[in-house]
Amino acid sequence: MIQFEQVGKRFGDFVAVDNLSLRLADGEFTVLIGPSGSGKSTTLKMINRLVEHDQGRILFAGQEIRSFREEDLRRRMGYAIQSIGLFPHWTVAQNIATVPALLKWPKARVAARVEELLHLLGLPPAEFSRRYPHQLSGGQQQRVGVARALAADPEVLLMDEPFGALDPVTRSALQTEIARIHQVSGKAIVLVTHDIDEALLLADRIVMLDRGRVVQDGTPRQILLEPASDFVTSFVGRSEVGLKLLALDQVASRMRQDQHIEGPAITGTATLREALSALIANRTEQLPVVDEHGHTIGSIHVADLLDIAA
Ligand SMILES: Nc1ncnc2c1ncn2[C@@H]1O[C@H](COP(=O)(O)OP(=O)(O)OP(=O)(O)O)[C@@H](O)[C@H]1O
Repeated sequence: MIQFEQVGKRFGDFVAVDNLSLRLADGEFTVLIGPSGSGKSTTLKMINRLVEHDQGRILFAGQEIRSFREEDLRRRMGYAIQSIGLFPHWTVAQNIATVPALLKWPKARVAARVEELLHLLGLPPAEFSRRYPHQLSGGQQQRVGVARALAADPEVLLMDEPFGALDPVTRSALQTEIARIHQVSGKAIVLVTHDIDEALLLADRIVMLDRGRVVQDGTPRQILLEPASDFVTSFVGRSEVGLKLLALDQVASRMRQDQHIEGPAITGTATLREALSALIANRTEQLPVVDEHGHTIGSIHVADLLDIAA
């Protein structure tokens, strides 16, 4: 879907991106991660030509991105950024409708799409569609930014720290939403963050950058279990690898289906890390596991968590 072939970008004498080769597959959730100044945003912006690369080739759907008209390219790629960039004198509905309106969709189709997206992002239309950006909280503004990026059903969603500067609760709710949107839409998403937990939670694939170069490109499990260098190990947080591995899997994947026990329960969709926490908090070695209706579906034991690195 998107392919970088030995791509480079300089700002004056400074090399921001150096000889980058990457292939991002259809439907894949890719997270670009690395310290400040490592070239993440520059890499992302080269995809929709907000920044022009000056070496190598970038292909989208098999064609060099320079062969597209910029506006055609950008309409096929949703773009959401931390600073949001909503139009202040437009209502929420008008903001979300920006690209559909440019594409001259019929009014009824635009209205239906805006309503659908407001529902999808947990903003009831009756309450929110006529508000202006200054009448929204930061988290609500970010949701509108994501809805706007999704509006014209783009083939790719590019997101630059879309959940930055949010409180942990709102951030976690938006992360869950974007994971769900990815699951139901099957769209390719490229997200920039410097938060390793966000990367591990969302990514099919993590591309870690340092000083404009890829230092590792792999699944969350590979990044945790087979770090390519000390840089990767320390970025991941050396002492927390076990807990981060536990956070990658759900309780249902490890539970004992045949055993039904009594006690405070945990849901099958909780992570194994949450299960460990619940086991400790309840001072027990095993917990019943329930489905979303509260029906017992099995049990999870401390021992089930120990072979997670296998
Ligand atoms: N327009 C520009 N002119 C000059 N230098 C730039 C420009 N844009 C980016 N840079 C430099 O290129 C390097 C990479 O920047 P980039 O924004 O891609 O980093 P980043 O990994 O996204 O960082 P952060 O996490 O801080 O946003 C930085 O050192 C930055 O100062």
